[in-house]
Amino acid sequence: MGAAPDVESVEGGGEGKVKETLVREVEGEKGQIPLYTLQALWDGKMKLKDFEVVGEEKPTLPHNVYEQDEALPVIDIGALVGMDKAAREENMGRMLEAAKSWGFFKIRNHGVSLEVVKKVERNVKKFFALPMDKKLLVKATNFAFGYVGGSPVDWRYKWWLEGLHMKVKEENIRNMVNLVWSGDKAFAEEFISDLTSYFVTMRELSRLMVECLTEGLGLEPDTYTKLESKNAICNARVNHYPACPDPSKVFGIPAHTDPQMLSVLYQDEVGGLQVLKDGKWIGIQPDDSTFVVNLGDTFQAITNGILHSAAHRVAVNTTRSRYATIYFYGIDNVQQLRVPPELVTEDRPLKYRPFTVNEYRDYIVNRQIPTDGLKYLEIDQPVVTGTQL
Ligand SMILES: O=C(O)CCC(=O)C(=O)O
Ligand SMILES: [Fe+2]
Repeated sequence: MGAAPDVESVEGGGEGKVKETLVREVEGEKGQIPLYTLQALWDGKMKLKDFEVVGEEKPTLPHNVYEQDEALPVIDIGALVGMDKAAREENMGRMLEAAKSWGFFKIRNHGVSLEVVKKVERNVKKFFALPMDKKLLVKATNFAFGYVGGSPVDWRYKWWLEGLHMKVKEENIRNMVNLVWSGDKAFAEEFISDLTSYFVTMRELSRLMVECLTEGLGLEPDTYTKLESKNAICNARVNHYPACPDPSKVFGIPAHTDPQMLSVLYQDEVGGLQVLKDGKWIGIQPDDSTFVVNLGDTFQAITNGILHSAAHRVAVNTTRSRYATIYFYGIDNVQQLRVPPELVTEDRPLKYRPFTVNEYRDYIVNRQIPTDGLKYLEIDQPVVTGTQL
């Protein structure tokens, strides 16, 4: 979901200061240690039963049942920057259609080699395989940047995952990795450099897709990307979903929408990611040659609901751990964002009020990442022009 509050706990100030801050945060300044679900399970403080989802919201689709009647559109991203005008138009058109109807699509021909993707994944696996005391060196307080061993235990839904939330800034990644691998500087350096360059590429791909989608809506391509700034919450998350004894009652991550503009995801071959399309859950087939892309709530809101931020979730399984690496592309989080007047018409009155990403993110984290977070931004009486904004 990538909705971590913006804390500076793992940034800047040199290793000594960072360590001191982190240790203080892990121990809790007021003696409060945030407890996360999987960590609590491993500590014997929670049981499998506590994770069970009952009633209508139970998992309905096994992790390895994929797109059957309808396949997720696959976009040739290379064509968007290629010289072949017809291919560009065709792929732009299909991407826009997918962004409106599914809120999800896959991209191929993206220029990132499988070798690079798999190397990042291997290193991520090494992180999750570390003893808990090492991972806790970068533990996130309040669902903030750092290691999270699940969802906070007092949330209604108990997530069966552990994750590492990262702010995509080299010094942030550097501080975290150096703390965890203080005894292996060579590995730490390699990990930092692989991860940093991977995320730089993800950011470029994201920007390209956002600009093409914006152009497809008839706006200047940089209408939204020019709102990238140092306050942008471009961040990333790597998730590990351990095998689970009862996947029929437990979710890796329950249904939610992502708050940012756009997410780019690589999932390993295990399967489990499912998207809600026209009221039906559809499993997304893992596929090494593509990334999965989905639009977030910010993009839906600032396109007046033309583009769609789809609910998605992850199913777990009894035998295999699953890993996913996700980059969240965001724009400025302190500026007021508004729907451009060109997207407001008589047929499509203004639906969302001006908002800041920070305000929205705080709201949804406080609501435990719901699927209907965007209702918070809806205006009571849709209006026909954007002039009152
Ligand atoms: O692990 C996945 O495939 C999806 C995770 C996800 O939706 C998220 O972290 O926001
Ligand atoms: Fe998500």
